[in-house]
Amino acid sequence: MRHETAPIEPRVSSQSFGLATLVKSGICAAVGLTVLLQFFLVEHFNLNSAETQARLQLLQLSWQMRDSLNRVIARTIGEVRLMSELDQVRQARRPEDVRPVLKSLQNSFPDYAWIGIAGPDGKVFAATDGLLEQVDVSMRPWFSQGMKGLHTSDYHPAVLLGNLLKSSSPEPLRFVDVAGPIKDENGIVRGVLTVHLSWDWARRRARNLLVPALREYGAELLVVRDDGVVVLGPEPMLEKKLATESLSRAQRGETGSTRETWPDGKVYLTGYTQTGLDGESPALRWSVLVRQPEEVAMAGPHALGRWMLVASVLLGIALAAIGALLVRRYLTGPILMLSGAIETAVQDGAGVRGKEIPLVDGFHEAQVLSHALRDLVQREDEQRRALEAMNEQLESTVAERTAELRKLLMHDGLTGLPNRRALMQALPEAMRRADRLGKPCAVIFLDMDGFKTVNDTYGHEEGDELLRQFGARIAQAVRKTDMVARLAGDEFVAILELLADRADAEEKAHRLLPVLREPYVLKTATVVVGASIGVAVHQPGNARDLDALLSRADHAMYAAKRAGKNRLVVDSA
Ligand SMILES: Nc1nc2c(ncn2[C@@H]2O[C@H](COP(=O)(O)OP(=O)(O)OP(=O)(O)O)[C@@H](O)[C@H]2O)c(=O)[nH]1
Repeated sequence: MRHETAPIEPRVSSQSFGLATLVKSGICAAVGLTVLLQFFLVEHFNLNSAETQARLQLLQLSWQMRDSLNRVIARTIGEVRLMSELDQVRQARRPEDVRPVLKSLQNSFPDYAWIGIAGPDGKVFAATDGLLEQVDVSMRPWFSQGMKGLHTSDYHPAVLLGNLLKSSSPEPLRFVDVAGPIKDENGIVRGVLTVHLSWDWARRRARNLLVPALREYGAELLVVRDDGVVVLGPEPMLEKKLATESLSRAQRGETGSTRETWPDGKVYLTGYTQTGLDGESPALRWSVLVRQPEEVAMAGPHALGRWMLVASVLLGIALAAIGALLVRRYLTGPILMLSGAIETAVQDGAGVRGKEIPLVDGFHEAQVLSHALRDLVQREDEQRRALEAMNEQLESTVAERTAELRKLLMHDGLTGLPNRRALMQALPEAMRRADRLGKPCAVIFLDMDGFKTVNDTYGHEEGDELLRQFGARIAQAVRKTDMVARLAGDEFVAILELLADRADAEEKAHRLLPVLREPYVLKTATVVVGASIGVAVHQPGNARDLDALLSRADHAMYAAKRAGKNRLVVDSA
């Protein structure tokens, strides 16, 4: 039996999330959160540490520059003090007595641009290379202050020496002067010894400190005079006033580093410190600032952060893709294969057989699911087969019962012979066969003679037995293919077929008379009865009138009765 199966209706919304999508989203979300967290942590610590590192480096540079400045000034002060106490200087009567000493000092430090001795009258007595000798310097601060004691003149342009000295660098001549009094043995001031220190040494030192790598990364070194004027630094700022927070701090004697916006509007990391704090007297107070644009100083860490972000995003995408592949391979793939196999089998309409459920090799749970599903479907398959077998059994039982019922309906219950209904079905077929084969058929109408007497004498049971034996004798006396039916009571009809002619019908009917006349052995008695027989013949080609044929046989039988019973009358039609 074939089960028609309705097509599977979609049971889930097309908008519902697939497992793979869910897992992909989960991985992306997890990776995204990790990336963000990592990004913020790295940015925070990386930038903080990088900034600290950069500021420390700038501060160290400012210290190095400060120490250099301090060292040179201290050395110059020391040498002025030493020279002014030399007998050769104190007791010199002629310039040439002292020039070699001055020259020797200049040779020890080439940045001593000019060394001179001025007399108490304010005129240069002796000087290196004889420059400015006899020139009145009484108005120069180094002279007036030097007469009083050790003095340092801060950064200033060359006034008298500008045209006399040749600078080895393209930068303008700038000096720092150190001067001290020359006293005789009585302590009376006999003149002033001065050293004009070329600013080139500071410029050179700054260049040496700012190695090319640092300059490339925008680091700049500034030395600012106590009045806020930049005496060393980038060209545009040179000899201009500066005002920054770092400068204010340095001028207050603080040292450290800061991040601040400079007058050019840019943000710089700045290391700051001040010279002249180490007790040397008279000290020059210079603020040393080393700055670096914040965007340059932090470019590396920012780039690292960006690369980490890009790398993390790429890693996230790769992880999500790998996750999706694994999910498809080991999770959704097997599940889709299972559901696809079931839907295909169901849509085929033949039901799902256990063998049609594939055993998937995905993750453990999917394998367990496929095994369980196969077992389930196999059991369902077996149950359906059992149900189909039961159905077939039931149908055959019903068919048997129906056949039996039809046989209730078509047979006489007492004799087992076909009944009137069966006769009325069989007779038209016999008439058609007669027409088709060209052989006449006949209806033999038999009515028992004297049956009532048997009934009345021996009872109905014996009457029934007589009816059974009477019917059986008629059936045995005709061909097996000829039909014998009981109409009602003691009336029987036989249909004789394939007759040669009317005479053949009469002859065959006639043979019944002696057969039926034989004694019948009942339970309690043996009786003899006869039969009145009426014969009607259907000739091939005649009208097939069923009722008329039966009626003619019936009339013939009655005619036989009237004629004295136990005889045969053939209808003449
Ligand atoms: N035992 C028995 N009797 C039946 C049955 N059907 C009808 N009869 C009886 O059969 C009898 C038929 O009556 P008739 O044919 O007139 O009686 P008969 O003695 O044969 O009369 P004739 O045909 O003139 O010879 C009646 O007494 C019915 O009661 C049956 O199935 N069993």
